[in-house]
Amino acid sequence: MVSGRIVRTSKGNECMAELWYNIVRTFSTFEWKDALDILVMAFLIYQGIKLVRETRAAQLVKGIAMLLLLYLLAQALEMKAMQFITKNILQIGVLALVIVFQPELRRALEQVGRSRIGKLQVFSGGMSEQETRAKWVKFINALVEEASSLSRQKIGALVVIEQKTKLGDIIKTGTVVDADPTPELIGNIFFPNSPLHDGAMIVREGRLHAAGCFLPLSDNQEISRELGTRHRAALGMSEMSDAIVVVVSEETGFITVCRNGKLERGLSTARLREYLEAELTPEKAAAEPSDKRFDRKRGKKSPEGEDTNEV
Ligand SMILES: Nc1ncnc2c1ncn2[C@@H]1O[C@H](COP(=O)(O)OP(=O)(O)OP(=O)(O)O)[C@@H](O)[C@H]1O
Repeated sequence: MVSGRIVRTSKGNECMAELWYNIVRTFSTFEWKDALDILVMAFLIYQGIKLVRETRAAQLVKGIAMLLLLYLLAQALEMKAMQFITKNILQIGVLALVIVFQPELRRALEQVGRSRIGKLQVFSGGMSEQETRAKWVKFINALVEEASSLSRQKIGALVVIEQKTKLGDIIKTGTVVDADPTPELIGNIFFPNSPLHDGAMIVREGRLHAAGCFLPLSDNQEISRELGTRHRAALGMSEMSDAIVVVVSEETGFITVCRNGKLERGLSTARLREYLEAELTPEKAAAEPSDKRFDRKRGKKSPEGEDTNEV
């Protein structure tokens, strides 16, 4: 009895010694690269969890975690059939995950592309900053003038302003016009029964690049029921990319702006101008007094005293 206890105690001491030995050995060979490795992994896991939590993938991840638990349990209890089934489901599951969550993965990769790396000149074309700004100023003037006219006449319009996410797939669904922006041309395109009035206009680098394009519809259940497919398409486009989408309602004449899956309704033309200048020519907007600029996040009153409604 006594000798048995002694054997167990000495075994326990051996284990502790081995554990200490391993800890000391690990830390004695620990380099800055290992710290970097841990930091990068922690960041990636954190981003992964954040991404999953904000999407419909959350439920699926819970399902996979349960399967994994079942697999580990089957392994511990040496249940051969259960091990075989759970292992195979998990292997196929990874492939299924990539297919089912292709839009989410694509969006995540696009977000990476929109970061600082994506801003490199190699990827963003060769135009000088001044040229770019001049093009955008011309476009803003044309769009604001025509949006005001379309709004008064209650003629529907849907304008997608391409940003860093390239919209080649969407452009393919319409007709390339690649024209200088003028109020007359914008009005002509959206004039009822004109050949290109149905669908969206795509603006690329300040030019009217394409018209009659088909946009993906949003499946957001929370947006107001009074909004039809034009607004749903605008919202869908802003969920799928970083584009700014401007809508003029045929029914009410209201001007709406969509960005990042958010919709702001009832913009005055002055506010539309401020919005576009702040987004497309930020240097110009920054030079203006701050009280004149439109605080989009808090929906401050415009100089005319109108409110915006965020949906
Ligand atoms: N997926 C889409 N892509 C591009 N344009 C679309 C799409 N769906 C609808 N549209 C445009 O919206 C028009 C129909 O608008 P509808 O009246 O259903 O929407 P709405 O949001 O109520 O807009 P409005 O307030 O202008 O009436 C179509 O004629 C077409 O031009």
